[in-house]
Amino acid sequence: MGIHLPYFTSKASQSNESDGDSVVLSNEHESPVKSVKVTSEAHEIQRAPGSDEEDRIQIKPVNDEDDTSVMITFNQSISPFIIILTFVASISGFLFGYDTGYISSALISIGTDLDHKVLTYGEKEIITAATSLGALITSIFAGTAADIYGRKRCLMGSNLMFVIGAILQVSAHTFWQMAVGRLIMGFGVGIGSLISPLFISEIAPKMIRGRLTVINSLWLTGGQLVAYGCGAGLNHVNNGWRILVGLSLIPTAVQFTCLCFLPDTPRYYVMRGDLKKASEVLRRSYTDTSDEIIDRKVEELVNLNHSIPGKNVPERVWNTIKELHTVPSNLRALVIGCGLQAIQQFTGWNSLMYFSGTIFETVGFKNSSAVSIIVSGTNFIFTLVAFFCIDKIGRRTILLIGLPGMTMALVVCAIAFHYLGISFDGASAVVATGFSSWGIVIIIFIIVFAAFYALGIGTVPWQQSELFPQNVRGVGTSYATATNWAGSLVIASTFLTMLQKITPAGTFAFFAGLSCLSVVFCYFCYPELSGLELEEVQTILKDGFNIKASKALAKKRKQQVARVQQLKYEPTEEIIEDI
Ligand SMILES: O[C@H]1[C@H](O)[C@@H](O)[C@H](O)[C@@H](O)[C@H]1O
Repeated sequence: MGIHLPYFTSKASQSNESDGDSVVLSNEHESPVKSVKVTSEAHEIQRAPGSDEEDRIQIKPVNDEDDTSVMITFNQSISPFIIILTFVASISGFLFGYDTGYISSALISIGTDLDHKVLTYGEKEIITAATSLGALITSIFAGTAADIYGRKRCLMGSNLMFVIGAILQVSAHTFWQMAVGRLIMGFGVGIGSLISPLFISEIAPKMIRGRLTVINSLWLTGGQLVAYGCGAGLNHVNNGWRILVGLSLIPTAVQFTCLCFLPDTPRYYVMRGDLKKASEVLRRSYTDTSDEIIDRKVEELVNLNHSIPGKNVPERVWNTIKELHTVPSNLRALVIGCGLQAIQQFTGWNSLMYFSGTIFETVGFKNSSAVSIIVSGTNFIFTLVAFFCIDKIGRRTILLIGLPGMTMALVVCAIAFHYLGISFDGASAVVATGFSSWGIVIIIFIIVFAAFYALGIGTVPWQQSELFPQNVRGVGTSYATATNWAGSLVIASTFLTMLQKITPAGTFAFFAGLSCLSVVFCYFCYPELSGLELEEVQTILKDGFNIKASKALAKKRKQQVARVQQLKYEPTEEIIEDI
């Protein structure tokens, strides 16, 4: 017997997003208020034969913004307004990528431009790590600042820091001015790395929210690729590195200018009590939606806004932090969120991002920047692959493919470095054997490493928001983002020293060891979250990591999605009469 879908006529639209992967059935031509959300229980419901309720789909109660947003987001084509907002916000992703990416080539081409001498490895590390340090500092506060001053203003503040940081660097003739410039630029990067995905998730329709998060990662890796491309192009230009830094001012200026004309997110306006503005933005975002639905949405946002008690902002922040640590499912979410971000950084990818120019030069390549382009291009392409796989194959599965692949590639690199025989002479490395086939092996396996990294651990941790319920999401993701930057900082400030102290072979073997341990962590602690409702994620994490149960549930959800997809072609007149 076919399933009768109340309010369902001709078309089922399906959402399979990272933030819950719920299935939404909607009527293209009816008012959205009549739409229903199909849940797992919908298919498990016990029905009395012959009952009126037979085969009716249960409508799940709404208790989370992502669920409530179903009320107004399905049935909507994406409006140009949402596209513009997403585009403008993700410029921060691009800047994150560009600013962390250009340093690799800049370190090579700076030569003796600072203090009239070649930079030592220690100085290179400080210049590189300054951005990560700046980003770490601001990412800790950015979540709270966004609640107080607004997402838009925070992004504009980050633009200001990008400008100050870039000007200081472009005009730098001393090592310290360069380092301070990088630090201030890092302040901007930290804010952008947290706010941009947050902004996007708050304005995006539910059905494309998960994918839009990966799009931010695509901009990020794209920004790194562009930085490498420009770096290679400017390699032999006198003071080319200054132009490279100066170019970052273009996207910053574009973002700042656009933000002057754009609003903040509806959620922020609700937090500020400006309900008129909130509904205005919603109306512009969902042009097909009736005023009644917009009002209901605003009402829902108001209710959610009161979910954490507290008379003022500091009290509410404190209560949120308490809730994050004392509720077991939140704590597990925190372990996973921070754990994945730590793995992303401590398996060493960014040492390649920041120092690949130096590494490839060490191995004996003349145009090392060009080789770096291939590495960051691989990162970009495989982020695109992740975009298509993340919901279909599942986050856990791609992680458990990616991490062992990375381990294998790192082991091969360690062996190759061992046979290459590098010794260090002051600030530069000397290859005992000259350029040899071991150098080629290293480059090939660094590319393999990049592919496995981007497919899994490079992308999945940024899906962090799905781990946390709405009330602790801001602070939870702030912790996770800060972990990311702390890891980045440690890697940026120790990598070259590690190369010198424990040799490149030892360094890569060390990363391989951590990568291997990460497989164990993910195997035992990271449940499969694809296709799960947000509340289901909380249920899964309630009394353990429940890997088995999550896998079974994810499988079931996939089957249900497939069934609903089939229904797309099965609406009958009988169903239409039901409405
Ligand atoms: O997800 C991103 C991406 O993988 C970048 O390539 C990397 O440089 C960042 O640190 C990371 O957060």
